[in-house]
Amino acid sequence: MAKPISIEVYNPNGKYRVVSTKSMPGTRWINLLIEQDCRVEICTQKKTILSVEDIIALIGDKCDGVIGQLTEDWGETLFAALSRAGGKAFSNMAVGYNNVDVNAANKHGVAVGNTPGVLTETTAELAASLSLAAARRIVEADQFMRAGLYDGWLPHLFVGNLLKGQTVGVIGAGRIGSAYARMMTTSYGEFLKANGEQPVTWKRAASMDEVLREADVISLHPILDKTTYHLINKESLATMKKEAILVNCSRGPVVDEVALVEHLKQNPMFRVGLDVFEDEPYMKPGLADMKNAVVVPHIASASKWTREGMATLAALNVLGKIKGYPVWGDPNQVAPFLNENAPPPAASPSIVNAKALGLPVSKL
Ligand SMILES: O=C(O)C(=O)CO
Repeated sequence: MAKPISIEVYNPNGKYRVVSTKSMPGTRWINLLIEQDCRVEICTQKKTILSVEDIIALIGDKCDGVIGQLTEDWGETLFAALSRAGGKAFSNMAVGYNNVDVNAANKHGVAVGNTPGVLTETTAELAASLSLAAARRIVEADQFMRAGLYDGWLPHLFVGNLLKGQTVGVIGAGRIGSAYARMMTTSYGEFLKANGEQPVTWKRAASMDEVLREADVISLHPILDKTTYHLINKESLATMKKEAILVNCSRGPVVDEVALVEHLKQNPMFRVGLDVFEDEPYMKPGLADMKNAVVVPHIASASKWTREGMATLAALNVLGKIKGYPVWGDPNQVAPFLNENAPPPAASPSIVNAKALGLPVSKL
């Protein structure tokens, strides 16, 4: 028997019971649910990652929909529990949904939402920040400064990589990967052009091997599935340039982290910027000691606007299914849902299994 879980309740007399497994940024998402007759329950348990048992306890006997997080294991057990409680809607507060077994959701007739279109630039900005931080050894230099070790300018002090004229590779050039490529090339390209220098050019590589061999900076943006698990491994690392920079803002298991630690040890001029980890929240042994690694705790989407927007989209995904609204036609064009000065469209912004469940699509 799972322990009772602490919750905060809004609009206790609402007709539909919607549970959020975490407190989420902003209040608009709560207000939108309340306005549509939902009772909103937010889990306030002081535990970062909720277990399946915790979430079963939250779902209880009657639950119309759940907003969950990428740290949770949404598989057969949870979708069966939600379905038993009468629920037909779940949304991840994330664009990635590798934590969700969509087949299990289909089996129980539960719609699965995600939050694309609102975190593209925010995530690309972090990938660009990690690229620059790794190239110019910002974190190492910051630690050196704070430790009181700086006793004067030296020709060799924290010499890093110049990115001008270098080749940037993107593996997984979808929404976020393309935004990263634009950020890393467009404004710098304009600046170089204005100075009469060689502009930045781009091309689609013929193979991943070509990217690995030729790029000086590689940023990873694929989804995580069977085909991308350990896409970067001992062999692919060995193919990369010895002084290359690797950035990962996608999912940790895309990189074989044990092989990466070994590669960092053997190649001190090779650098990485990591937002995600194979066994999140943990790092593989040795990674924390590597000076040629910049590591941050999965914060790529962590800008206020984006996180509030993600919460809104996740809530509207669940609300739309509860109210029987259609699914929005283009999940990349979610701006109408994010305009705080107008009511959102009567639709679920993004349901990944809409087709499998035969849900109608909005004509708006
Ligand atoms: O949305 C996602 O998939 C995330 O990883 C959160 O930043």
